[in-house]
Amino acid sequence: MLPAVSRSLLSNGPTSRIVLTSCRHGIIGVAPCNNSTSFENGLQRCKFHSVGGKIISPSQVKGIDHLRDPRLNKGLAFTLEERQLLGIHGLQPPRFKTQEEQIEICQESVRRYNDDLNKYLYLAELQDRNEKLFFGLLMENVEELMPIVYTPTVGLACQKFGLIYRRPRGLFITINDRGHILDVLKNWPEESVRCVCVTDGQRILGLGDLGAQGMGIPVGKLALYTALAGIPPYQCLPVLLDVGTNNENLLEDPLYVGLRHKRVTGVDYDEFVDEFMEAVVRRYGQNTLIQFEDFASPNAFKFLNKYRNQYCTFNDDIQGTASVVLAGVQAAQRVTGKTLPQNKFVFFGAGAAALGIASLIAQAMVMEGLSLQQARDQIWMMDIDGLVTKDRDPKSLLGGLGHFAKDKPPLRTLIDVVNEVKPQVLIGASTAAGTFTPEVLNSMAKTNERPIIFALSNPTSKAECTAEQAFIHTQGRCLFSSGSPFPPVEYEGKIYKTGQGNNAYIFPGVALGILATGMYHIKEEVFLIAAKAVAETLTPAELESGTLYPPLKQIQNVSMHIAVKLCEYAYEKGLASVYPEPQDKMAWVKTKIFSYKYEPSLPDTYQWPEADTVKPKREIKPVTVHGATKA
Ligand SMILES: O=C([O-])CC(=O)C(=O)O
Ligand SMILES: [Mg+2]
Repeated sequence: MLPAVSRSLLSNGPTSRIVLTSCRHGIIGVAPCNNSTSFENGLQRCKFHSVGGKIISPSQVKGIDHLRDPRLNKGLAFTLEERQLLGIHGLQPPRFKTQEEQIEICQESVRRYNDDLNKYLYLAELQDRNEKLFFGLLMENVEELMPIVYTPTVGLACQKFGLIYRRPRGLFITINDRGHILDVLKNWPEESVRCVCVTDGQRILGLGDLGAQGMGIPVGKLALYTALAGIPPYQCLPVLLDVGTNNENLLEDPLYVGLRHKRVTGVDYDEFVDEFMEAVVRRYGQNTLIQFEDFASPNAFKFLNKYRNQYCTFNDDIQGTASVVLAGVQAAQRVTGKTLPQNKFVFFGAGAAALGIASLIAQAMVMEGLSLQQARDQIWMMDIDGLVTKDRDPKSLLGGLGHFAKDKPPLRTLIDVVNEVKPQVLIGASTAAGTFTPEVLNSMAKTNERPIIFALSNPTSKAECTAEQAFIHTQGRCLFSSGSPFPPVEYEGKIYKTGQGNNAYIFPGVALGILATGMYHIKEEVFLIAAKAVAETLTPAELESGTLYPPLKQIQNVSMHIAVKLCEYAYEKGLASVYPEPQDKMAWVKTKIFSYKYEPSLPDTYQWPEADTVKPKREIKPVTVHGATKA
């Protein structure tokens, strides 16, 4: 029979701890715990008893914590030996379940909810309870669950954030923390953060200013870092910079959880973000990756230009979205047979995403032989005031929009522009739902055998048209893709699958490649390489089914492929800081990957005592605990 071993941890005052180890043969060890780490605030914490990073010694954690801590918890997958040795025997029902069985139960549980927000809450609760099970479930069911933890449901979760907020999953740094942001960062319990995703909540998807409620976005993005690229969760830190909100409804909403004043802007705001960037590298190192997400366009461009050569940073909405659209366009070229410069592009919407896409496409055209001006001439931009033309006030043309301005009379409506330009590619990044009207789609179909349509605005409710509308009004001939997922469309007896032109195809793989090489800065080429990597993973059969992107169940392979391509690039260009150069890049990237599979909770070296070799009960000195004496 197995010895019923239990461990208990007794506190002997605020700064020292005693580990008392006992089994049915008596107490076999008492030791003061000296593994303390000094913290600047004067507190001391034992590093074995806090769970963080790669857990060095889970067997030293107090029994019940193996169930309470989401890093350690395996639920009913703890073996009998583990339950007994860890001191959790009896705390759970006696059945054992494998992780595979648990994943099946979770699938069934999540499917019981009809409401997507309830599914979101179930998954958030699972992540808080059992991290490996959460990621196992997500990684094995990307197609079904990505729309829950990410776009579009995450948008709803942000809107309802004040109602559904349960537990912290990221850092809130407010404008009031100016001067001591580093101290706030030090409160984050992880020492080995490698990636930060930060938002100030001003442009959450296409939903506008959600202030502090935007936290759902970096949380969702970083869940995909792990689920789609295997970046360990403890290396990821979501951050919300709270400088207030201009959303009147939120300012009056009693459930709002952020600072209740208008956004701080100008020098104060800029210095606040500067201090944040500086604090991140001081806390976590110079090549910590900082992903900017869902900032309002002017700030998105400003910070990208300001920080790109100073920090390891990129803007996902500008660069990630650009890369995924370029990938889709390159895939479409395989169908239309046209080279990139043979396409004319009309953009509906001229914010950060649209401008990022236009600039990257222009760059890709230059690589195919056009001059920069010739490339820009192929691209027509529209904003709320109509076609962007040269007679506009240059000060109103932010972020390089002026480069695409045309020497034409102003055209107000999209249908007029489409009729005039006769583009091969129509790209919506406007957050104006339904603006790709039947008339616009018909016009695209009239001048193109295979019109290419991107309805990129998120979430689904903001898409410029649905997949169904796109197929119906182009008689099933379009190559369609959207930022939020749409179900397959049946048109005249044929089923068309539509791809999700979402930056989720790009940012996880880019992040993995950056971590694997230790690049200090992220050049624009990274996004050209990532686009090519995505486009080339699409098989002819997938392309035939109507989609421009590999299926979501392949997305983890896509991320690996991007990371390997970035490794090749970084070493060839001398941008990597991790040496020696790994010869087998794929094998190297794989060493960075988090496994959601449970690991044994006991050290490999544990030896069961033979009955006749069990040590006799030792005499021990009494220990004082909270004034009482215990032996
Ligand atoms: O989050 C997404 O699904 C894509 C994105 O970056 C955005 O819409 O801002
Ligand atoms: Mg975004």
